[in-house]
Amino acid sequence: MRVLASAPAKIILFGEHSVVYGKPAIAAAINLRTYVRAEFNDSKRIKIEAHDIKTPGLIVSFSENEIYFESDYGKAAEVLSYVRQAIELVMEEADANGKGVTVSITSQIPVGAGLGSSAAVAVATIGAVSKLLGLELTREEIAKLGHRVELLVQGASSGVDPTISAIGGIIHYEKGKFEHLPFVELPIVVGYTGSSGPTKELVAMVRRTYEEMPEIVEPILTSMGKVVEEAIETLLSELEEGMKLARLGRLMNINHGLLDALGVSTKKLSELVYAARTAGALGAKITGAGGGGCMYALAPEKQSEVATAITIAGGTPIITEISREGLRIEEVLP
Ligand SMILES: Nc1ncnc2c1ncn2[C@@H]1O[C@H](COP(=O)(O)OP(=O)(O)OP(=O)(O)O)[C@@H](O)[C@H]1O
Ligand SMILES: C[C@@](O)(CCO)CC(=O)[O-]
Ligand SMILES: [Mg+2]
Repeated sequence: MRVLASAPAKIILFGEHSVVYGKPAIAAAINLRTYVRAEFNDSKRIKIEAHDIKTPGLIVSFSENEIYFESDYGKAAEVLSYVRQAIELVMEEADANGKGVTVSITSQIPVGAGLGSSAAVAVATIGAVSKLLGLELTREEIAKLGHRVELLVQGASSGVDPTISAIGGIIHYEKGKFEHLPFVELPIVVGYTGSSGPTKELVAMVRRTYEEMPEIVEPILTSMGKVVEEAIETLLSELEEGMKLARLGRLMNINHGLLDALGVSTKKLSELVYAARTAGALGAKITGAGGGGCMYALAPEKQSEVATAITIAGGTPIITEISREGLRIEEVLP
């Protein structure tokens, strides 16, 4: 039997980092996907083929007649830890430890770029392997297992990323619970800096700042929570479309300033954010953990101008759409 599953990337429209401290966030699935194929193999081992990921620590040396490969196995194993934990949790749930399973991954999502590649790979893996093992899990249950994977690997996670990747659409997420917000085709442009920021390290860095200066950081997180509440009200309001987007744009700019205050922006991210605003975006902010990775802009009727401005500022624009669909079982073959 062979199962192919896929799960989408996401953008955090509002509320990254503050969501880890129990504040609300708004997240949307987007049309970039990670595909995971799972099948039984004849060994008693788990085999992972990750086709789109660089394996760190590989050293190649050669003489005239021979090539030598050495690897820092610790680093290589670490990069596969989301997939490994996802498989192990499902094998445990299905009481299937000891079975041979091969998992093969291909992905359209840039890695460590704030677009939820870790959650998408975990959710698609859980989806594919659970189906292979005959476990009937709901999307909510898969989201919860994805959250456990992130907690095991990162040490801290709000769970918003695995939830949006499993569920799809646009959600309001808060303290482990979610509700769908009305689906809207938001005119967004994502700008990729080309560098990555590991979520685990950025969340830990914010935690250290919080512990060092709680009286300063607490009000920043509270303000972020208020910005998100206001954005939820705006999305649910009867405001005319243009006014709605203008208000969301202003709230994005405030959210970006607060994220910058927490120390998760970089020079390149800020350059892309200001380039987008100058080219006519109503708002622009970091999306995801920051420290590199991506920003996004809200740019009705200005998507191509903003994309060009991002390119000129040295970034890579990604014009994408919000995706209604979360985890998808693409194919089940006998
Ligand atoms: N295609 C893939 N195959 C295997 N592992 C992957 C893949 N994509 C992502 N990962 C895992 O996810 C890690 C990156 O996750 P990280 O949380 O740091 O960034 P992100 O999820 O892309 O961004 P963010 O969490 O800010 O949205 C990689 O180092 C790797 O361990
Ligand atoms: C930075 C963070 O808030 C969002 C990453 O997309 C981490 C999390 O919520 O787990
Ligand atoms: Mg992640």
